[in-house]
Amino acid sequence: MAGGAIKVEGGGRSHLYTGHTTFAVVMIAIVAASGGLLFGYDNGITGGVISMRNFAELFFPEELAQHANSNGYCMFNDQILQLFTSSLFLAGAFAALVGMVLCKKMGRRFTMIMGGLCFIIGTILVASAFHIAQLVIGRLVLGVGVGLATQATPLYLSEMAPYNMRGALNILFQLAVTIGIFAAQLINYGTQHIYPWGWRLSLALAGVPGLMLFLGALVLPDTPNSLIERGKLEQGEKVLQRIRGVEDVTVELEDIVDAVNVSRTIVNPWATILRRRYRPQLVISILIPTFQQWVGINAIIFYAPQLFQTTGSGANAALLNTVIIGAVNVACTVVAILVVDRFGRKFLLIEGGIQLVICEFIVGALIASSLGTSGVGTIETPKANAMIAFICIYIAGFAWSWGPLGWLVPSEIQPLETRAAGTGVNTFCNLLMTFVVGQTFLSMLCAMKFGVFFFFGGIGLIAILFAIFFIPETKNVPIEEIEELVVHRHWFWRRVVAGTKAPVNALRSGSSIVQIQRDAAGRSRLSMVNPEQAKQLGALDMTGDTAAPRSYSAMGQRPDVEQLRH
Ligand SMILES: OC[C@H]1O[C@](O)(CO)[C@@H](O)[C@@H]1O
Repeated sequence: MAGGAIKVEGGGRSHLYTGHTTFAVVMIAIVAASGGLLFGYDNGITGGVISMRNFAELFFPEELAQHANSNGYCMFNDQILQLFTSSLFLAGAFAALVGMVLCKKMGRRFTMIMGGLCFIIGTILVASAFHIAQLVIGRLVLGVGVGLATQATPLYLSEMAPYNMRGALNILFQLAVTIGIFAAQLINYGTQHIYPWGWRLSLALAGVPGLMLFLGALVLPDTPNSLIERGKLEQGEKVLQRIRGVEDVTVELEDIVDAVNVSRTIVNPWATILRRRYRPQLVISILIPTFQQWVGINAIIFYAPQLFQTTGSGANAALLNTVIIGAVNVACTVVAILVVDRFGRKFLLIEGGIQLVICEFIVGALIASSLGTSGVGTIETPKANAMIAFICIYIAGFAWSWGPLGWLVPSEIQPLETRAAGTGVNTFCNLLMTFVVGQTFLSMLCAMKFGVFFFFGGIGLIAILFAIFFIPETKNVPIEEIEELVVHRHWFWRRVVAGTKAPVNALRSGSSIVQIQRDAAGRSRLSMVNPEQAKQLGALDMTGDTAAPRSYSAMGQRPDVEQLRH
């Protein structure tokens, strides 16, 4: 999930913000959540569709013939079949990077409209396909929609919602993803018997949230932050008044203007995150999504029907089992929302990780004891039931740990200057790794047999160690103090960043340059410097557009920035 732009998190003044949760905000949340629903729907729909006979007859007749002759492990080993699922994520990874730029330059609303449009076009392409090429092109277009929506909708939500709802919204996005997966699994269960176009209906129904996102974004306003960022102060103020339901929104408006000014000083966020000073943020933003995917979650979410057929279930039972898994996924994501601030991120990542690993080893052993290395035979009913139970426990562990925290932790640990790039790296890695797992799992199952579960379990063990030793606890730490905690107190990261310069940044305000410095508590302070001093201080590249936004002087307040809150 995104969260790429700079946001003022209230920085101590948030209690002064006026207004309440208005009907407009509720409507906005529903529409924006359809971005998450769509992401989930597209994740959850393909496994069931592939398992529908009429779909396979049309697109994979040879694989179907080979399927009947091969051993259980290799029934679905086909690159094109996997490409149907995974191509979406490859396009999505790169579209997320484009989405970052679009969100900033054209606005969150525009990016959501484009995302919705891609969903509609992609849905029409896949649902009307008669050739595999059209199917894959359709999935690529859907992927662009996913990339744009995963960047824009969480950002849109967090900027529109009252400040005290912002943390919860991060996990609500993941909840929307799991609801989308569950809806897809239920729909596949219903459409499997509609011959010969049940699969088309499954794929076409993604058009419903796609249309919701598209039409919703057309009628909704852009966020105040985005409007002000693009110089439309008055419009931004009006939107803020409307969504907060009060006339006087001065304090929040000032904070947004400050945040916009700060975001303009960070002219090269990618170069910033590559500095040694930000190595912890960079490494965590790469490794958390990598582990989130390589514990094998999407091997189950994408291919559960194939997995259950491999172990001897009929197609109908396989889809029913898949629905059960989807329900557990939704329910346990709700658990995460309830406990994340009580138990903390680290505890959940470790506990959830242990649960994942144990279940994967048990599932691997159960399959080994029935199918051995030959892949021939079926799993007896008690063992099959045990396998479903352990897959459900695995899903539960993921859903209250690495699932939602895989988005939350990388976004929480970013200081202001790496927030846009850090969350972009996280989304990119997540979608890229989803692509790799989606493209390889069925081949790995064929090559490694039951061992593939031991392989995922092994990666899970490394993920647990990483959580224990390298992930700092961010529970209840105000956002502006997290960097201090991550960088300066952590036993390992403090050595990595030792000797690096305190982050200095520069802001041009009219003709003067303002230096941004951190105090020991990690808070930012501003003072005036000349360009030469700024250079000596190691100020970031200031060749970009650092002019003060028109809106700033239009405010007629604070001729200079006295203190920066974030
Ligand atoms: O709930 C499972 C889903 O969650 C994700 O990891 C995203 O956070 C997806 O890749 C997966 O399909």
